[in-house]
Amino acid sequence: HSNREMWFQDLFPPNTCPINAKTKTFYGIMFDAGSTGTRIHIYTFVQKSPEILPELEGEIFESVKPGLSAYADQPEKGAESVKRLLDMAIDAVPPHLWKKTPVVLKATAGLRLLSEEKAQALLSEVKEVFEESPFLVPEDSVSIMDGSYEGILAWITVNFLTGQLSGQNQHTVGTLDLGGASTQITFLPRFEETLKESPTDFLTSFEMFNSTYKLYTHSYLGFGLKAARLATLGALNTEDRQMFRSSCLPKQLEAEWHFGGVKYRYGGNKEGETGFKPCYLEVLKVVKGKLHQPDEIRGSSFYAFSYYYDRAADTNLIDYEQGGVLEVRDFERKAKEVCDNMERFSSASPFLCMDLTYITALLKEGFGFRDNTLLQLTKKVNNIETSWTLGATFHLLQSLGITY
Ligand SMILES: Nc1ncnc2c1ncn2[C@@H]1O[C@H](COP(=O)(O)OP(=O)(O)O)[C@@H](O)[C@H]1O
Ligand SMILES: [Ca+2]
Repeated sequence: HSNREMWFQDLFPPNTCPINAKTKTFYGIMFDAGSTGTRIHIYTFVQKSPEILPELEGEIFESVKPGLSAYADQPEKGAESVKRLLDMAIDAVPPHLWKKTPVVLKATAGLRLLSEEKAQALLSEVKEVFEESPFLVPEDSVSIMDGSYEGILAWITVNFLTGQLSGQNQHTVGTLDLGGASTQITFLPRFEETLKESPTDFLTSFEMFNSTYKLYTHSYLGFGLKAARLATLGALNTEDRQMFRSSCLPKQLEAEWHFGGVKYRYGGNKEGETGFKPCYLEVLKVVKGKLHQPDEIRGSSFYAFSYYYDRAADTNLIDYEQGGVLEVRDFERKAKEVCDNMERFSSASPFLCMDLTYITALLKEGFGFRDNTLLQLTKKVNNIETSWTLGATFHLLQSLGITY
C-alpha cells in the first residue's frame, strides 16, 4: 500500500461485500486556463459500488506558459497550446474509455479581462480542438468560469483532499487563492453574524457529495498578484505607455513587462525613496477599503496556495516541496527584509519586494487578518494538486451522471 491508498481507506470505508463489488474505472479531463498559464489535469477514479463515493486514484498534470489570454490576437495559436496538452490525454486514457471521458476547459481571470469578442474567439478555437478529439465533449465544455465557482471549487478540492467532506466531524478549512489576475477567499461561516453581515452575492449554496454547503466566497477581479503590480504602478486601465515608477522596485531598474498582451515599461525611483515603508503606502492605495472584511476570519486559519505559496517558497519562508505553516506577520517580516535590502535580492525577480508587500497588505488591510493568523501553505495534498480543477471535475461527473 502506498501512503495515498492508506489515506483514502479512511475516507471511504471499504465495500461491505467486496466479492460482489463491480469496480468501475473512469477518467475526467479538466483544463485550467489561468491568466499566466494553461494546465491539464487528468484524473482517474475508481468506484467500487454505486452506493459509495468514487475514490480518486491519481492525477496526471502538465502545464504550459503563457496563458490563453496572451494569444488574444492569435486564437488559433492559443488553441494549439491546448491541443498539445490534450495529446497527453490520448496516451493517458485507455482507448475504449475515450468516448466516455469528458473534457472541459474553464478560463479564469485572464479571459475575464479580455474583450468579449477576443475571449469568444479563443474559446471557439479551443472548442474546435475538443470536437476533433476522441473524447466526450459536453455542452458548455469551453467557457469562462464564474469567479464565485472558482473559490467554491477550490474549497471543495482542499476539504475533499484533507478528508473534511466525509464522515460526521466536518471541520472544514477556508481557502485563499492568489492568481495572476484575481484572488479568491472562501470559507464555511460558523457564525450567524457572518451570514447576516455579508453582501448577499458573497453567500452561495452548493451541493456536493449529498450535502449542501452555504459558503462565503468572493473573487476579486484585478486583485491577483500581477494585476496588483500594474495597479501599484498606476498602469492599469491607462492607454498611456509612459515609464511607470515605484518605490517597491530597485532604484536603478528600467525594464519592460508583458501582461495580457500589453507591453509596459517600469522602473525604480531613481532619485526618490525606496524600501518597505514607502512601498507599503503605495500598495495600500490598491487594497485599502476595497475588500469586504468578515469578522469571523480574523481568528481562524486558512489554506493558502498559488502565489501565496510561490512567493513564500521563493524567499525560503517554506520548503518548495513540503510547504508549511506561516503567520501573516512572516510575510511582513520577509517583505521588510527584501524591500530594505533590494541590492541583496537583485538576482531574484525585481518585483519580489512589491509582491511580498502586496501579499502583506492584502492579508492585513484587505481581508483584515491578524498578524498571528495561521496560513497553511500547500501545493499538493497526498500528491494531488490543490486546484479548483478537482472540485470542478467532481461537479462535472455528477452532472453527467457518471458519479452519484
Ligand atoms: N495546478 C496548479 N495548482 C495550484 N496552483 C497552480 C497550479 N497551476 C498554477 N498555479 C498557480 O497559480 C498562480 C497563477 O495564477 P493563474 O491561475 O495563472 O491566474 P488567475 O487565477 O488569476 O487566472 C501561480 O501562483 C501558479 O503557481
Ligand atoms: Ca488560478
